[in-house]
Amino acid sequence: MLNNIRQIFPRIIRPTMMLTNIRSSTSNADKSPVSANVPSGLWKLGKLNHIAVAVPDLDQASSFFKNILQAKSVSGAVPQKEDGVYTVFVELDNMKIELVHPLGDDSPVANFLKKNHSGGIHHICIEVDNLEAAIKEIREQHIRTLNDKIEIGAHGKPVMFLHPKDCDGILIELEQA
Ligand SMILES: C[C@@H](C(=O)O)C(=O)SCCNC(=O)CCNC(=O)[C@H](O)C(C)(C)COP(=O)(O)OP(=O)(O)OC[C@H]1O[C@@H](n2cnc3c(N)ncnc32)[C@H](O)[C@@H]1OP(=O)(O)O
Repeated sequence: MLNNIRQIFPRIIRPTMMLTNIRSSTSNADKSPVSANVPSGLWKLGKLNHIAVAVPDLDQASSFFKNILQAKSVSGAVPQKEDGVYTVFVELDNMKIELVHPLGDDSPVANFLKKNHSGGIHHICIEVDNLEAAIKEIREQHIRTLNDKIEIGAHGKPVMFLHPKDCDGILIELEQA
């Protein structure tokens, strides 16, 4: 008789314990730093605008996207003096790939290529609907921005870079949509 009760008991209590676990994990999730840091509604993250790839040879990289991957549109190289880079835009249906190559010795991309000789993904650019509000709130979360003031990026729009060491190893450019 007692053995029968022991065998039945776990089947009775397990669903209750599971419910308790779900409830407690839900309430823990509500208090997690992730949900606590959800933006308060003054700004919203938008589309991925471009992925920038640092390349040691712009002609070779342009030719790869044009002739091998057959991208519909590959621009010519444009010097972006203030950013210290040449850019080539590869247009895809939903976004751009931006090939970047150092312009000048103190280019931030030159430093990157010294460490990554074959090149590699340099940054991603995401649009926001209110860049000023985004930066204010992001700084309050102790994420470092890489300029004191908002600057104008390669598309003629206001941009701000966030430090890769504060963003899971990704250099993030936020661009006003
Ligand atoms: C046209 C325009 C546009 O799209 O609008 C552009 O493309 S402008 C594209 C060029 N402009 C920019 O990149 C502007 C923002 N970038 C910067 O301010 C700089 O490049 C930093 C990201 C702060 C890196 O500075 P710097 O090269 O002097 O320092 P560093 O080499 O000691 O790097 C410090 C640490 O960050 C890491 N690190 C450096 N660059 C990185 C990157 N692109 N992605 C991920 N991590 C990166 C390094 O490996 C190192 O980690 P360890 O300490 O673990 O080794």
